Amino acid sequence: MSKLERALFGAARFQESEEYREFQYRFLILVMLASLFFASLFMLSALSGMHPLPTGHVWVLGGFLVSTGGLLLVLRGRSRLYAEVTIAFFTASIAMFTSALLQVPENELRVLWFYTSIPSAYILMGTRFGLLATASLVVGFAVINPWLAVPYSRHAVVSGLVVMVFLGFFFHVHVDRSLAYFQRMRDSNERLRELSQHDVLTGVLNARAYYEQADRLILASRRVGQPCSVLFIDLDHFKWINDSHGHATGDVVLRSVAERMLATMRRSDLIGRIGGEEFSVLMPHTDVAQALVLAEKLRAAVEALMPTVSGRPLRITTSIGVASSHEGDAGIFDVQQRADRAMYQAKAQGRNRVTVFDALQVWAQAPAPSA
Ligand SMILES: Nc1nc2c(ncn2[C@@H]2O[C@H](COP(=O)(O)OP(=O)(O)OP(=O)(O)O)[C@@H](O)[C@H]2O)c(=O)[nH]1
Repeated sequence: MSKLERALFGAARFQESEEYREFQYRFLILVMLASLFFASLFMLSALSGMHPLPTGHVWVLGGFLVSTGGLLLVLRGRSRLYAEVTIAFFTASIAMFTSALLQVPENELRVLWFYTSIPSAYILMGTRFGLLATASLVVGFAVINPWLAVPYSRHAVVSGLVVMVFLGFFFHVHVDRSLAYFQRMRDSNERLRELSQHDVLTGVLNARAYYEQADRLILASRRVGQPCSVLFIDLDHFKWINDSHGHATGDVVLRSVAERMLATMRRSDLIGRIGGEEFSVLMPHTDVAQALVLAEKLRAAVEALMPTVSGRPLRITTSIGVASSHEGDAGIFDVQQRADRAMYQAKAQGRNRVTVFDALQVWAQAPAPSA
């Protein structure tokens, strides 16, 4: 955001999916600034005697300047008050236009101010509010005209009302289409984002999305002094399943294993497919003892799956390595590396089991530091 943008629009933040709302927010600020500018010019020229106005209307102009300035200050940076501010600004504008209609009869074209409200109502608040505003202006103008000091002729009123209806119709169609287009764009962006983050075969997170989200969760847990645990899950003898039953069966097995694991874990846990038959699970706020319990639950759930393959139940087993986060970990890769080593220990010890990363054992295997 440039300095000028920050000065104009404050520090309001919008999500990518709120692009249209951001446009409305900025448009409202610009309309308010333009209104303040022109109302100030009218006020200055009235006060300096260049363009005298009735005192009653000068007071209304002053009220409009103060209320619009106040609303602008309220809105900048507080985008959540957008609807309230828009309605208040709209009401202040209509009050000022009505005052001009009633108190400044020498300006025959003052009725044009009402026409500016129709596009604003549609653009700032959408089609329902636009329709309501157009209908109110049409009825309001027809009702108020006979009460004016110098009423508009019947021809002028009919032309004025027809133009209001046309203006409302054009903006209704345009804003309705634009909003539908934005909605479609938002939905398709959402779908693309989903596709780019998920593994096509199993539907769980793909490796990139998993590592990104896991890193964020690990950092968040560290900030509140909580441990995280990671399970490295590898299907046993998966090559044999592919070789004996075909790749398509292997795919079905991978899908049902992922589905079963998802159904077994907590919703706050994260699962990703990080390799062909490898999954990683991140459990926030979970120490190693709690992680062991879930790992054992997952191992047993997959073993109990027993999908029917070629008319027979097929036993699928997994080897799971467990590790917890440490103070010095830079992110998910450090924890996962330890879980990976634990998983290899599970494989070495006969598969279909859960093994916790044992630092002492790993140190024992490492070459002794030279004296
Ligand atoms: N059907 C299917 N197979 C896959 C997919 N991705 C990887 N694989 C297969 O997974 C198998 C992994 O085999 P290995 O790494 O030898 O491991 P394993 O046979 O499970 O043996 P252990 O891990 O030692 O128990 C390979 O045959 C890969 O072709 C996939 O998306 N679908």
